Amino acid sequence: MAPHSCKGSEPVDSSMSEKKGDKPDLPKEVAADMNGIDSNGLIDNLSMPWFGMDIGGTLCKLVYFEPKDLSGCESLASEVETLRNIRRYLTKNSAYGKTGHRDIHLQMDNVKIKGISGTLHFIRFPTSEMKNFLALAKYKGMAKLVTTVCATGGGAYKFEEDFGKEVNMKLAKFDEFDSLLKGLQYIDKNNPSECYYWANPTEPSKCFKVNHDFSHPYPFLIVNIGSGVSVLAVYSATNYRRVSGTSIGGGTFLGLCCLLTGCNTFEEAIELAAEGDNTHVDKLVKDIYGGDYQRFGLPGDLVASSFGQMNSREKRSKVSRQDLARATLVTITNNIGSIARMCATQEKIDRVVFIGNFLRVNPIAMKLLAYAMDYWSKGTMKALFLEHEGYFGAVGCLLQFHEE
Ligand SMILES: Nc1ncnc2c1ncn2[C@@H]1O[C@H](COP(=O)(O)OP(=O)(O)O)[C@@H](O)[C@H]1O
Ligand SMILES: CC(C)(COP(=O)(O)O)[C@@H](O)C(=O)NCCC(=O)O
Repeated sequence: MAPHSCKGSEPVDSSMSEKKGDKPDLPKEVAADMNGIDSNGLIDNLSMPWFGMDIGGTLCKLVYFEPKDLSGCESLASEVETLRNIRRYLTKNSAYGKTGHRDIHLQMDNVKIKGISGTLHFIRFPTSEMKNFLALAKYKGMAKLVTTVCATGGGAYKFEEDFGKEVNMKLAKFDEFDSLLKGLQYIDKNNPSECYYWANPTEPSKCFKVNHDFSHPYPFLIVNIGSGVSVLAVYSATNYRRVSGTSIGGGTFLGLCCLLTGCNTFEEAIELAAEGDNTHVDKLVKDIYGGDYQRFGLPGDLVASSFGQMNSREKRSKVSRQDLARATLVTITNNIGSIARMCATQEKIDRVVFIGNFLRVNPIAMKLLAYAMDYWSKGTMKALFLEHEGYFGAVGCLLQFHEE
C-alpha cells in the first residue's frame, strides 16, 4: 500500500430496496422537476443550481454540483444573470458570512451526475444559522430561481416550513441513511484516495495515512459520529440495518468541552486537546494496580476510569483546560470505539468505517479509534476512514433526486 497523499438500543430494520425511479415523499410539483421540467413547465432542471443539503443536529452540509458546460441550459433560463451570480458567489468564495465555509480541499472536479460532467463543491455552516442562510438565499435571488432543493437529515423535516415561507422552496426529502450510503458509494467510486487507514497509530513518529482499496467493501460497519452516533451494518449496496447508536457523540464532546474549558468552537476544543494530557484527569489501570492487571490482559496505561482522578480537590487544582479537553476527547472516542467493536463482533464484520464531522481536523480521535479497534480485536478488525467524512448524506440525497 502506498502512503496516502490526499489533500486534504434497539436495532431498527431499514432498507434501501426502493425500486429505481421510486421517489419517496415528493409533492407533485417536485416529481415534475425530476423529469427535467419545473412546475411551470418552462425550465429544464439543468438550468437551476443543483443542491443537496444534509441538515444535521449541529452542522448543515451543502453540496453544490456545478455543471461544466452550461451554455446549452443557460439559454433556456430567463434568470441567467441570477444564476451566474449565485454560481460566482459560491465558487469564488470560501467563506460565506461569519460561519459558512467551503471545504476547497474536498472539491471534486470532473465527476458525472446523470451523465453530466461537473464539479462538486462542499460547503458547511452551523444548523443554528439556518434563518440567516435562508435570508441570504433570498437576498441572492434563489427564491426566484430554485423551486426545489434535495434535503436529508433531521432538519429537512424541522425546517421544511421555513424553506417554503422564507424562500418559496420545496424540499425533496430523502432518508439520511439511504443518502449517506448512496453518497459514500458514489464518492468512493469517484475518488481513488477516498478511503484510508492509519498505520502504526500508537507511534506518533511512525504514524501515517495509507490509502485503502475499498472497491469490494461488503460487509462493513459504518459508525457515523455526528451530534449523536449511529451504527449501520451494510451488507450490500441496498441492504443495511441500523444496528445501534449512542447519544454520546460529537455533540457531547463539544458540549462538555465548552462547559469544562470555556472554549467556544470545535476547532478550539481540538487545539486544546492536542496540547493536553488525559492521564492528569483519568484514573489508569496502573493508578489502581500499580502496573498491569496481567490476569485479564489490562495494560497499566489503559484508562480504568475516565475522569477518575477528578474527585480529588488537589488533582482538580492542578489540571489544565488542555488536560480536560484531551480527557473529554479520549473518553468520548474510547466509548464510541468500544460500541463499534461490540457491534462488529455481533455482526461478524471486520471492517469498520468511521465517518461524521466529529473526525474533522481530529487525527487524535482517528488514531485512537485505529489503535483501539486493532488492539482489542487482536488485529482482526480494521478501522477505516473517508476523506469526505461529513458530506456523504448531502451528496447522496442529490444523487437520489437525479436518479432515473
Ligand atoms: N465547525 C464545527 N462546528 C461544530 N461542530 C463541529 C465542527 N466541525 C466538526 N464538528 C464536530 O462535528 C459534529 C457534527 O458532525 P456532523 O457529522 O455534521 O453531524 P450532524 O449531522 O449531527 O450535524 C459536532 O458535534 C462536532 O463534534
Ligand atoms: C438521531 C440521529 C440519527 C441524528 O443524526 P445526527 O444529526 O446526530 O447525525 C443521531 O443523533 C443518533 O443516532 N443518535 C443516537 C440515538 C441512540 O441510538 O441512542
